[in-house]
Amino acid sequence: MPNQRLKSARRIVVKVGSNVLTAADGLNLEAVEMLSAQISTLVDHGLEVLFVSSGAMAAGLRKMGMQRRPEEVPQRQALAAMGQSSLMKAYETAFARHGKKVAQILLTGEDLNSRKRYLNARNALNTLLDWQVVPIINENDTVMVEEIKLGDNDNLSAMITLLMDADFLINLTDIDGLYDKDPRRHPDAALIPRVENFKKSIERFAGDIPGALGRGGMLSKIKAAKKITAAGVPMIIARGTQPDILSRLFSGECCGTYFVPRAKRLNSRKCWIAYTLTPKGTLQLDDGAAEAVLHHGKSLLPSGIVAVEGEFGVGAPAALASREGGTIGIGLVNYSAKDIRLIMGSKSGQIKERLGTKPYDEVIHRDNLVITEAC
Ligand SMILES: Nc1ncnc2c1ncn2[C@@H]1O[C@H](COP(=O)(O)OP(=O)(O)O)[C@@H](O)[C@H]1O
Ligand SMILES: N[C@@H](CCC(=O)OP(=O)(O)O)C(=O)O
Repeated sequence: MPNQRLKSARRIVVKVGSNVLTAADGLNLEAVEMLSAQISTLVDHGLEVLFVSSGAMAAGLRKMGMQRRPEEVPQRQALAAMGQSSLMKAYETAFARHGKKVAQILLTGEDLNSRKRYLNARNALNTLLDWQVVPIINENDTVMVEEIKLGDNDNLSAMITLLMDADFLINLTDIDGLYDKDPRRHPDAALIPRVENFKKSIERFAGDIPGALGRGGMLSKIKAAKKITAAGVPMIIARGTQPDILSRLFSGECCGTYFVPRAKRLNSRKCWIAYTLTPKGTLQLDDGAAEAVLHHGKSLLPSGIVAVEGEFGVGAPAALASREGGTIGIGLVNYSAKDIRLIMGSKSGQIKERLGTKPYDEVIHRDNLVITEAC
């Protein structure tokens, strides 16, 4: 039961989307008040809460008197920069009423891809939690260009959950949860209360078009749930505009869609490899190698590799693909793409012959390899 998991949680992530935070005439201060009060109550009960809040662009739009999100990226960035300060000011005031201090954390994909910056962010966040300060996290929209963007705050909240070893992710949006089809287009859509044994087919339920101010839509929430549950952490999608939604979730009174986690929890380094890093290329495996890594927990040896796609250096993340073409995992390589092409198909004993040196037997050691096929 989700409320049992919530009751035993020590640290949680709460994400709130733009739609919840937007009123016709600007930032929805009532929602800001409501969320700040509810999160403060949880902190007073001894829970550590990391808060991922959208709403910067929405707040900026209203400040400029614009009706809809502009298409041009620099304009969006400018709006987010304007709105982020209003958003933080509103939270600071609202949390202060409950005796809580807040901190602003703005992150990019690059920050989480670099192990060093990732660990720096974790240390800072842990310190804030020790001090009982509420970290309010958003994507750093001002520098958001394709190569470094996280995509949306659904994804960011999933990454924060894994980065911080949180026990639960609550995703608050403007709808009761996941429906079996897009309720905006299908009035007969039915709410799905529980998703167990995550299947890719549930992605078909979701429209990928977000609300007027959101970025990811329901599809990005499902993708976040997939990452989280594969790493062994539960997630709930619920309507953030309901009064007392957080305490109602904790008491089991409601509601939303509960994504049941896989039984085994991945350690945080493996989560980082699997769900934070972006693969720089792909290693195509033969059937024997796919079987060995998938079902027997083995390292990947050069003999089982039949093709290499992409160019990457030593230590880079590479996806593993089976003969059927599907991605089955991801790992950090001990050899560059160029060297793997020279040694693929050969026995470990032949590596020195081919490269003149043999620092490792394995192309990817099992400690640096995560199977994602089941997700
Ligand atoms: N299958 C579905 N179930 C629920 N909502 C859906 C579905 N498909 C599309 N949606 C839409 O997704 C919206 C929520 O996504 P989004 O606008 O990105 O919210 P947020 O701003 O909270 O992140 C809902 O308002 C809903 O209209
Ligand atoms: N960083 C953006 C939010 C982007 C985003 O993911 O929005 P949403 O889909 O509403 O959670 C902002 O603060 O406006």
